[in-house]
Amino acid sequence: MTPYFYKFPVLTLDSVSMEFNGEIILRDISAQVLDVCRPGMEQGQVVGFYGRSGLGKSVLCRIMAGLMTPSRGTVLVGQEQEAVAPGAVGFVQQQYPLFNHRTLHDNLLLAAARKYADAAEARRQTDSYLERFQLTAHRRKYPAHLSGGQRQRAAIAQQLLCSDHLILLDEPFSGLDIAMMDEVKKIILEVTTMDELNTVVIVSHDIQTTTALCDRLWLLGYERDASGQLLPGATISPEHQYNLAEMGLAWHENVEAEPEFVRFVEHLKEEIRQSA
Ligand SMILES: Nc1ncnc2c1ncn2[C@@H]1O[C@H](COP(=O)(O)OP(=O)(O)OP(=O)(O)O)[C@@H](O)[C@H]1O
Repeated sequence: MTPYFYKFPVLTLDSVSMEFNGEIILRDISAQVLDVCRPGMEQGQVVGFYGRSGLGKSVLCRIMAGLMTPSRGTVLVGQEQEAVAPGAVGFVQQQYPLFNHRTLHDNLLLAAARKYADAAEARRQTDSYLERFQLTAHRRKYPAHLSGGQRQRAAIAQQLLCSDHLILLDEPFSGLDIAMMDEVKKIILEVTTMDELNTVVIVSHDIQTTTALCDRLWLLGYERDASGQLLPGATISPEHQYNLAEMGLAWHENVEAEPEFVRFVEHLKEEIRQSA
């Protein structure tokens, strides 16, 4: 196992709760993502939040992206640990927000121009990301003419071009076939190798794929009170925070086929069944 140590927090959820009209959706969620340092390697990390369908994952994503204010609690981002503001986190939503009347190239250039004041640099970065994500051949196409995988790659490139290091993916694997899934996994891993500070946060209900890619994993679920009654609002119990890097299960070639990984995913599924 590659040795590693943690340096500073890059994302902190501090007692985040969310209610809509008195209905508690999220309850007292705390989690902290630390920048991980592997000596001799320029590598960021992937962390995951798992939650069953309808449990509040998209709401949590919008809160982490600064697009929704929680009823209680705070989200802090970056090395400075500032309160999150819209645009501080690259957010790839389930409905990728590409502009349909602009070509793929122009969509990416628009994103780059938000981060790079120098127009020539914005163009250079756009071309570099098109190349890196194997989209150069499709640069003149409009979003409607791209395949699902190409749109996914474009949406990730777009968010990387305009944001700093932290990128949040809401259900990145839903509706993808096996080949496309492999492609998206490859891109996620590639993003983490671009810069040591790059952190990809996956929020998903695909437990197997999320676990295979992550260094850290948090399970969202419901807790019971002393009498066995389910408490309202999804939360993260202390026993549902996993350091996969420490367990030797951080992503490596064929991790999904290893008996320890298979046993661990079975354990997670059992935990999930019990917290619903
Ligand atoms: N603006 C809102 N007003 C009221 N209720 C809302 C609002 N947004 C979300 N909800 C409710 O919060 C709950 C969680 O919704 P959310 O979309 O976050 O679930 P999810 O876990 O992302 O589901 P899925 O995996 O099926 O996409 C749902 O019951 C939803 O109706």
